[in-house]
Amino acid sequence: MSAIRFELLKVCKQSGARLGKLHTPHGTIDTPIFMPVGTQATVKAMTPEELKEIGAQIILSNTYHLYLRPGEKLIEKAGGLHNFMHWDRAILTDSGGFQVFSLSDLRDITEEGVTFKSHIDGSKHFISPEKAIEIENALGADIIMAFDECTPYEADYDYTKNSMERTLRWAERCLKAHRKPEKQALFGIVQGGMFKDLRQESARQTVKMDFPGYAVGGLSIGEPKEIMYQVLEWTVPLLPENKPRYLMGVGSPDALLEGVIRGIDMFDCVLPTRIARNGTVFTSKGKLVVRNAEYAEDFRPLDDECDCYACKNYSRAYIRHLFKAKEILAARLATIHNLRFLLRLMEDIRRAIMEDSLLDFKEEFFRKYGYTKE
Ligand SMILES: COC(=O)c1ccc(CCNc2nc3cc4nc(N)[nH]c(=O)c4cc3[nH]2)cc1
Ligand SMILES: [Zn+2]
Repeated sequence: MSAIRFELLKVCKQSGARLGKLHTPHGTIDTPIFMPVGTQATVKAMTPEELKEIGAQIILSNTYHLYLRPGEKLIEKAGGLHNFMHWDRAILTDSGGFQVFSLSDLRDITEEGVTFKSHIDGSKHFISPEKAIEIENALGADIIMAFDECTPYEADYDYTKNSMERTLRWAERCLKAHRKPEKQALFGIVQGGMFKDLRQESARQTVKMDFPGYAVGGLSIGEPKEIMYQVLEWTVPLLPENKPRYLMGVGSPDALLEGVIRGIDMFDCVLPTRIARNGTVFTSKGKLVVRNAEYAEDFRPLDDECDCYACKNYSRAYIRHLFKAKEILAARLATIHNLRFLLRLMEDIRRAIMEDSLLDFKEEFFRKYGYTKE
């Protein structure tokens, strides 16, 4: 009995896109879905009520960060991550594999696990696959990720092969260490770098371990988008049709559409929330840097097609003023808007799949957004 149940409702006739429902202990998720990132048990600048208001059904949090601060034991004492952060919908935690490599001064990686220095205070730590699962079990997320090595983009074939094979051995160890499979669904992560044979070997071996869902890792790490799409075309067809597929770290409008077309059901990325805090927002006609002078007297909403709180009540001129004045409300309004933009895009994508018109939707979206010239 798994913690989640994936209902495949429809496969698009025009592409490999799928419409689904992912049932979790904290509610049902309509797929394809975008997951806002709440690394330190908060989606920066958003309250849980505001996240519900814009339609968020699941958010992501990070094992690496919460282990370092405030510690998984404290969160366990609070009754788990849902109670601690006052979020009663679904949560997915990443295992720390990626964050250790991208954030800390990595000291060593061995068969046993990784030794690293905290990016917060330089203290020395060791995380093994077993330790990562123990932390994720304590946090209590509905979906937890296996502990893996996100192989660097520039790694050569031999390094990538060894890294991928170690990630497979770590996946077995995660399965053995997982204490609550009936409450928390453990997803396997496919690696293999940019090499077709390694990607397909990783997919086949990971699927043999029979996880309730599968992530495609080792992407969105600096490779050209065309290579990311190629890796998806090699890998996704080897994943079981009746299980969710999760592309880690992807969240730009074009990549979401291209990923859905290639059979991906779940996405996450810090992009929309991070660029919002720097004053860049998505609009149906492309990105807009609202702090630019050209918007000083522009009294239109950020995006006249958007239904979010920021677009219903404020102008570009006002939000630009807030950024120039370094007001906290600037980050809040831009974040509400960017997350609502992506969640609305996923709603439109789900509707297009339902109507077998996803490729037409993509062409129209890309034309308006400016991805394709007139
Ligand atoms: C303004 O935009 C930004 O700051 C920004 C930052 C990072 C990303 C990319 C994030 N990419 C990414 N996240 C990832 C997380 C992962 N986790 C695990 N366990 N294994 C992986 O193999 C893995 C790969 C990833 N690739 C995209 C955008
Ligand atoms: Zn808006």
